[in-house]
Amino acid sequence: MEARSPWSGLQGVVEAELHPPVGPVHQPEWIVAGSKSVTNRVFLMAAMADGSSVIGNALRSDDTYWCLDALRRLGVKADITGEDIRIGGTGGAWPNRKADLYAGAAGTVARFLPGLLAGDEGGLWRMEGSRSLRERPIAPLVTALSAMGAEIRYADEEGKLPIEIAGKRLRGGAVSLSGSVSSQFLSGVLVTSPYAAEETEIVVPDGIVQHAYVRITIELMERFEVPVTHGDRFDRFVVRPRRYRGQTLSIEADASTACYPLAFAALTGGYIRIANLDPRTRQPDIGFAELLRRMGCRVGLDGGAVELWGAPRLRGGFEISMKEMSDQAITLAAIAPFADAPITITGVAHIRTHECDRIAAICESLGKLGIRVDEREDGMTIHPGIPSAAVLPTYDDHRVAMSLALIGARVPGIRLLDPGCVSKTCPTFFDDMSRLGLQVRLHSV
Ligand SMILES: O=C(O)C1=C[C@@H](OP(=O)(O)O)[C@@H](O)[C@H](O)C1
Ligand SMILES: C=C(OP(=O)(O)O)C(=O)O
Repeated sequence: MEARSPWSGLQGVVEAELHPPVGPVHQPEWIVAGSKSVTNRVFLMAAMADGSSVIGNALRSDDTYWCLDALRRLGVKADITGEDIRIGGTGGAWPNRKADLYAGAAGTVARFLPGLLAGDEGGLWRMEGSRSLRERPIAPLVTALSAMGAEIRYADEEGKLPIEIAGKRLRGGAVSLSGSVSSQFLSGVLVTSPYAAEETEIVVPDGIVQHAYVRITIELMERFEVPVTHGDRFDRFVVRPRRYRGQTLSIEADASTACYPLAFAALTGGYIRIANLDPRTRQPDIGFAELLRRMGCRVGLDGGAVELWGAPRLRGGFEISMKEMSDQAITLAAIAPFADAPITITGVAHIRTHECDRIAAICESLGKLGIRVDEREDGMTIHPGIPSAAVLPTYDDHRVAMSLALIGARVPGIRLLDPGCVSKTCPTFFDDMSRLGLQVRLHSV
């Protein structure tokens, strides 16, 4: 609740009651909003840049609201005119030298912004987050930034937000950083590195949970005219001193959000075309379309769009590591009961430190629906079954809510508590799903 913003919807709604569509879904054209991950990276690089940026198709959700809010508190000019957002670059010197910042529940703000503050000599900032964000780890980032010369103090609990940052020109130099808990720590060090006094060499000794997000960081840095050198194995990165330059660009569609309508069509045996999602996107969750193909759906990935024809019965009987597209691990878990054989998900221990402990949350929820699930440290096995109606908490986690809503495509009477948490990345989720045919009844206090 603390992380809801003026861009969230469903104020006062305590429950969403869901019933299956009357017939199969036939949605010839579906447009998905801009990517959260790209929007927040672009906002931050634009704010650091020399010169202004004009950004089209930016996502408007809680995560991106709190990113812009933090930038405005830092004195950045961000004007919204129609579809575009114009951000005045600061050249890396924040106009407000002292400020209290709030990241909402956004990992992309909490992990990317601290480095950009830490390097600005003489500033004094405090960053706080929502209750769920305060539970999430931040120590690997703080340790790496400290190795570059940053002065960051935990204001409350060691390793967690809130933090206090005393700006000091960062040295750069050699930094070693773990990528096994979150790729965002590495992205957070990369984005700040060009503003260090010397070259920064970042070594990741233990692998990165979701490589693709680091690639997105690097490609956007390059779009803002800062080159990054790295090896094929993504274990060493070198960034030379340089400054971002303002750009005019349009944010690509959010592949993670697109997975819910795709899964919905898969479950209802319908057809959907996500008209603005380019299958060549770097976002890892595009891989979910391939996964649905493996489960028996027909998938088209041509012509700059993603098409899907649902299967009469989804195929299970496989084990899959969801490490590289772990935001969709619980989407897969939610549709897995409708497959013809068990599905085993591995490689996602790190999602226990996302917006909630997602493995525990989905296992508990499926259990309440009467589905047999074997929980393991790094994943779970979901057995086929017919879920029964139930009242389900959503753990203040947008993806738990959106994944569980999919079960409503097949089971009458699923009741989701606090459905408004979807606004972290997709405030229009329930309107969108009802346009697909899901029957949604919203209940207020
Ligand atoms: O960098 C990013 O934009 C993201 C990285 C991933 O986080 P982790 O690397 O922490 O798993 C992903 O789950 C999150 O939704 C967005
Ligand atoms: C893990 C997620 O978000 P965040 O950017 O807060 O890490 C997510 O969107 O699933």
